[in-house]
Amino acid sequence: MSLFQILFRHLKQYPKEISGALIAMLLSALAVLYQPRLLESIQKDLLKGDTSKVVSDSIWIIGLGLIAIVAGVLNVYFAAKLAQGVTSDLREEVYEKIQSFSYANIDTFSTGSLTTRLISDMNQIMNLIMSIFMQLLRLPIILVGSFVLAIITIPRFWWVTLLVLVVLTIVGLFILKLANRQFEQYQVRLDKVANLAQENLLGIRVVKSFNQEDRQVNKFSLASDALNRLNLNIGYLMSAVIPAFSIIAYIAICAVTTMIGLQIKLHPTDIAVISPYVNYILTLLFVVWIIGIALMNVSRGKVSLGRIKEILDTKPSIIFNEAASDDTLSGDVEFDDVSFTYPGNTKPTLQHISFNVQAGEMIGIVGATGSGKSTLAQLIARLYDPTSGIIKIGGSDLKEVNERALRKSVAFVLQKAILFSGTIASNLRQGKFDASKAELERASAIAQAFEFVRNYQDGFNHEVQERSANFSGGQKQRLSIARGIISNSPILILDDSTSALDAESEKKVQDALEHKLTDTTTFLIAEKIVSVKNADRIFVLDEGKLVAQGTHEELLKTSNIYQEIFKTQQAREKRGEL
Ligand SMILES: Nc1ncnc2c1ncn2[C@@H]1O[C@H](COP(=O)(O)OP(=O)(O)OP(=O)(O)O)[C@@H](O)[C@H]1O
Repeated sequence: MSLFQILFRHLKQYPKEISGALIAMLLSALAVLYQPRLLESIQKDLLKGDTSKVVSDSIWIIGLGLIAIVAGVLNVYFAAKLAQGVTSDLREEVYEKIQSFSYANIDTFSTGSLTTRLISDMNQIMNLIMSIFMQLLRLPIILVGSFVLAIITIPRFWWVTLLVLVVLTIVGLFILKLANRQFEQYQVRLDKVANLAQENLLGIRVVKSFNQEDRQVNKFSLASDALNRLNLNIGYLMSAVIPAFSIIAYIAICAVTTMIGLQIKLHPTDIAVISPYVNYILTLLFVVWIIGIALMNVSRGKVSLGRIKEILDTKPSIIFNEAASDDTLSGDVEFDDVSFTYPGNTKPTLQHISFNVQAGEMIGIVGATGSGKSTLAQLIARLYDPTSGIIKIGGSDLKEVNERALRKSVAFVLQKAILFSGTIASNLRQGKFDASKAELERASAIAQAFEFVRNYQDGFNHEVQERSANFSGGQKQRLSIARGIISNSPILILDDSTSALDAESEKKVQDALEHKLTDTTTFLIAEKIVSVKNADRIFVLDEGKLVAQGTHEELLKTSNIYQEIFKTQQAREKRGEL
């Protein structure tokens, strides 16, 4: 898809706005161009002593001025409506596309870059559309019109008019080149200020707890001052443009006036053309400059459109088989010689993993940090595809299943508990959109969340603020476990999801999972062995390999690595470190 097609597909949805903007733009351009012609006619009539048309011509000049104003306002109205509509449609299209991305796609772009593209690049595209429909078609008409009319006004000095246009264009291009370089730097420095502000505000608790306010303020001030200096430089450059252009224009005007003065006896009516000529030359001056600014917007908009195109052209790295049935799969999970390497990494994170898990089993997964536990869990939910090997759920190869079937079958509670602004109920219902009150209560009881939810006067309707700032780490974890449980999926994965719970609550959650979700295949990933001691089987991962599996008792006898981890953890527990 070309850059033009990206815009055209959305632009064609707005025929009324496009025609409105174009007609208004044409009207305002013609009105502006025709005014000096009328002025010239009045002056010529006055010189001849003919006053019959002065009043009507004057009324026409004012009328054209009014038409230009109304057409200008209508042009802005239609262009703004068009630009906002198209940008908003495009933003939704891009947002929808991002939703179809796999984890691997998002890793490739980074979330920061996707956010900038959705906001800042979209603004540039909005400016581009505004520029096209307010300026780019109007300006060439005025440019050519004022140039031709200036020549028609005094044909024998055509070469002066041409010279003015050439010099203005050269000076304009030179200044634009300087400005473009500054604008590129401006965008980079603006990104830096925005990133610093975002990083600082998101990590405000860390900043405060480590008493880093002064350091952060200094860092921010440096970036902000640099942006300010560049802004001032751009300001100085821009403030020099109009005086520089004026000098060029006035040199030409003075030259023409002097030459007319010298030959006034030969051409007495030339006195009437001075004022329209001045008018056209000044119009030429402004038009050349505004064309420069519009072109700058176009080149910036083109860069942004390119960045949006990258998103739209990206194929989701995981494609589901939508033709397959969307019935819920059963809870059997099979890994057959599965290996996985993250995109961009050279070293594999998982190597030759094979296992069979029966529906209803509770599997604990332990291993040192970085051994690949979370990665293994993400493969079960098909957040990534394995580099080699086959993963089956309910007997079906994951590459052959329907996405809805998979999402219904696997509930994933992430390591980092994330809630969305809304209410507790709206968050839990992300797991099951039509969950009844009884289902909310059951899931939150299993996750040990019901106790604190019940204490709120508004219960499940209690507000979740932005970034769930009004909940503790443990409360957030309990609610996200409840969100995972509520869907009653045959497979439930808890990725270190009880780490912020006290030992007693953690035990209660595990007991409830064991006794109340007996039909559910549960994968419990944990740092501490005690957290998975009661699992039917425990998988031990070491540097991406499945080095042992069995019950707690079996592993204590058969696996050296397991014994080692267990002993180290017991010693740390005694020292109060765990
Ligand atoms: N998105 C990613 N891109 C590249 N490498 C990654 C990515 N996520 C994880 N890794 C790497 O893969 C390895 C395994 O990570 P993983 O999160 O699966 O380990 P883990 O056993 O769950 O660790 P922890 O117990 O600390 O959560 C690590 O070396 C990590 O750096």
